[in-house]
Amino acid sequence: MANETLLDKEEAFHNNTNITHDLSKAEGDEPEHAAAEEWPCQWPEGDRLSPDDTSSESDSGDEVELYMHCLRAVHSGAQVQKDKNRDAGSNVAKSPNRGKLLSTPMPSISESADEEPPLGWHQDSGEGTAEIQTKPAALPETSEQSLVSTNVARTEAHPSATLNPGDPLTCPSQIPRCCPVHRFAGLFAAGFREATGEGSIGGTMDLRDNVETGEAESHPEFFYLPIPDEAPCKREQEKLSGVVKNLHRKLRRKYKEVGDFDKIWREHCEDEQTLSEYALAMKNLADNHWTKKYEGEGRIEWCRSVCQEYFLDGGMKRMLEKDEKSANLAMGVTALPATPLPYSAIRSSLSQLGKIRLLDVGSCFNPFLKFDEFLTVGIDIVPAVESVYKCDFLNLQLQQPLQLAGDAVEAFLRQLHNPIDSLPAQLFHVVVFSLLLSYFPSPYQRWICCKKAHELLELHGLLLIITPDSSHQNRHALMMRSWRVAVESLGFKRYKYVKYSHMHLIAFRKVCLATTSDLVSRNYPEMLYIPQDFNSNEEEECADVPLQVRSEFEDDQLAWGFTELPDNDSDSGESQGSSVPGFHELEDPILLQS
Ligand SMILES: C[S@@+](CC[C@H](N)C(=O)[O-])C[C@H]1O[C@@H](n2cnc3c(N)ncnc32)[C@H](O)[C@@H]1O
Repeated sequence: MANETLLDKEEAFHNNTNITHDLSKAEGDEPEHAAAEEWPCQWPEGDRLSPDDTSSESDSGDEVELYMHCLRAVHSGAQVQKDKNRDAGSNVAKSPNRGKLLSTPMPSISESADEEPPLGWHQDSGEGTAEIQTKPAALPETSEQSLVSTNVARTEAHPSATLNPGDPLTCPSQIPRCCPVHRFAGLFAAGFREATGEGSIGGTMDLRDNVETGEAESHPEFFYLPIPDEAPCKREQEKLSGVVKNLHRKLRRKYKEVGDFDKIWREHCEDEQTLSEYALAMKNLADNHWTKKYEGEGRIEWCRSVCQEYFLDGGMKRMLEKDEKSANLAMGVTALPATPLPYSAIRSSLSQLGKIRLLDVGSCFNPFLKFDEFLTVGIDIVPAVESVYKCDFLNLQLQQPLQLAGDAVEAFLRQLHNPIDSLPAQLFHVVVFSLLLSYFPSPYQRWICCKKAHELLELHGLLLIITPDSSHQNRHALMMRSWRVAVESLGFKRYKYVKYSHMHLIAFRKVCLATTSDLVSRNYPEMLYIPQDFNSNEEEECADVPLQVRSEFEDDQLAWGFTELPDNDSDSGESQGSSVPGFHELEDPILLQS
């Protein structure tokens, strides 16, 4: 297929579309502040299952305040020794043997370094047991080698080149509860101790001993401080999220300044140091911060369940029957045709399916690899693990479809070579964009990705898009509508949509074999936009500064001020999407068409 550069295409796109930023106004009297990067640094926090969560910019100020208060108390009223022991106190307070304090000098962390981490380390036990990791080098057994850590070691490109040496890219080994054992602990633990003052604790005590002794009386200088022990971990998480967000911001800023996306992208892909840090941070977030506390809202699990339902539990069959019915109704035919449904034509190919062929774009750490039902091809510009292929999806070349039986296609996929520059069209049953599209600084690149996904999918295949957004589900209803219109215009139909507290998850099925890329001719520039597209550089700079945001109540008031548009054409009937449009939508011919 023709190999136009992105620049050529983008120019055509912009010439045709004459991008305006009016949509920033269309968000319904948004407060005058930058749309903060919708990056879920707070995802795993507590119970956030409510779709009505408006907490994108709340950052647990009370907790931080409490923590700072405690720190001030320590430094003003206590000796350094007390300071060193404050976590001991807080851990004791959580242990079954509350109230007991240590009586013996503590061995250093390094002294106990060859002990195994306690069983059940990964469990967040809430209260009761506060388990202490004593062996930072103890890593979870996974089949994956971390490419990033390998790269860092090989090139000695310590992330401190751009992160401060004390930056806690990983949990400090002493910080329990929310931090499971992790592979990069050794690399940064020292820096973290330096930054947080934890090092001295580690050097003088073994916190596990706290619960064994009962000599508080002999150490009258010890006292308890109610320091939330997740605070350091939270700080670390924010730090990691910061690495991710900063890269996105940098790309957006450059795009606004330079305009030439091809050039920016080339330079971006050559900046291996920054990209490795990003991949490391993403993997660390996923391994150590999101996985355990994120139950019920797992994006990967959602993708898996949608695929199972669609391919294995009759979802596709139902959709095709529904299509058939609608087509008949449209033609004025009331009875079902005697001819076999289209589904039966593809049933055989499904039963021979073997595995569901899944392309995970921007895979980073290959989260789908562990599921047996998938033959996963993970691709990324900077793989964080060895099993992910290096590939720039934006510049991936598409070839003619393979004319092979299912098992031969599987064989083909099993022997792909690194890096991947091209792939045959119609190769996959599923394409996943999990947190990918918001990486790009303009709707155009997002649209290119969706178009490529359409070409790479078999007919009736699924495109799964997950995009971060921590706000109330109605807040960006217009935005999601624009995404739907854009993606459907390529030859998809929405299959499922759900808003989790920190992201939108949408499944589209490919309903036309040909890719009908008429976005440009429709002269519709704002499709696939995200709120940050409209930030000025100055706004980007202060996007993390908490500013007054519209309350949920105000959101609702605003939403109800608008007339509802019906949103009843969802295939599955399971859409939880908003039917409350912003006023812009009421004026928008294309959105109205949809
Ligand atoms: C936010 S991470 C998402 C990682 C993972 N999918 C998840 O859900 O946690 C976005 C990933 O997309 C990758 N990426 C960005 N642009 C890409 C491109 N053009 N081709 C392939 N991967 C890309 C980045 O390197 C990064 O690993």
